Amino acid sequence: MLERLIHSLETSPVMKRGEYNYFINPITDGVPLLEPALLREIGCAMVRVLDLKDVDKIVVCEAMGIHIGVAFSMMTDIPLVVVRKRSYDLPGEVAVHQTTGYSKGELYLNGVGAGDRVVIIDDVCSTGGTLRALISAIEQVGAEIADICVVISRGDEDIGRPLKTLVRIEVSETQVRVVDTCL
Ligand SMILES: O=P(O)(O)OC[C@H]1O[C@H](OP(=O)(O)OP(=O)(O)O)[C@H](O)[C@@H]1O
Ligand code: HPA
Repeated sequence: MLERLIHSLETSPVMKRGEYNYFINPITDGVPLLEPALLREIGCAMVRVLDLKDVDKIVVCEAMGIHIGVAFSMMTDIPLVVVRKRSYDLPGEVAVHQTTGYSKGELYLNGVGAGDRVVIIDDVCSTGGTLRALISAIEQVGAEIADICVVISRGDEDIGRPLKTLVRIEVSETQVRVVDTCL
């Protein structure tokens, strides 16, 4: 399992974004091309790894959590909430600050409320800034987080909660190395 993901990572180009070594991969960028079989492989792995007991919503972040969330939602029949990078000014919307290794911005959560039990999924965790922001927003509305899973982890993130990861990688200036897998 995860052979397609591992191959895609080991052949990912790396570019500089400031000082940050940014790998370019179909799952994290949609570039150059996202194969359905790769998306299916990831969806199946997440179904095996995540605790879905009594979960009523999947939470992902715009943009590169969306395709993973859609695949996962269609496989599990659990509804999907997309945390957006622009405000809708709806009643109950929660805004949180997001800082990543190369950017800063605001995230806006709608559609999750007190009593909901959710899982968070995302493409990659690097500094953990995005996951920390998502956790904060979900806690502010009084929902419960059942589990968190990312496809790829790089770095020594601390998000203050257990984090499940399909594949752990190291990124140098020129290449990606897969150092661990969960399955
Ligand atoms: O652990 P972190 O340092 O927070 O990095 C991980 C986040 O960075 C990327 O999102 P980004 O905000 O760049 O937007 P994108 O999904 O639109 O590419 C990625 O999709 C993760 O959500
Ligand atoms: O190196 C990266 N590549 C793609 N997406 C990312 N999100 C955080 N870091 C990265």
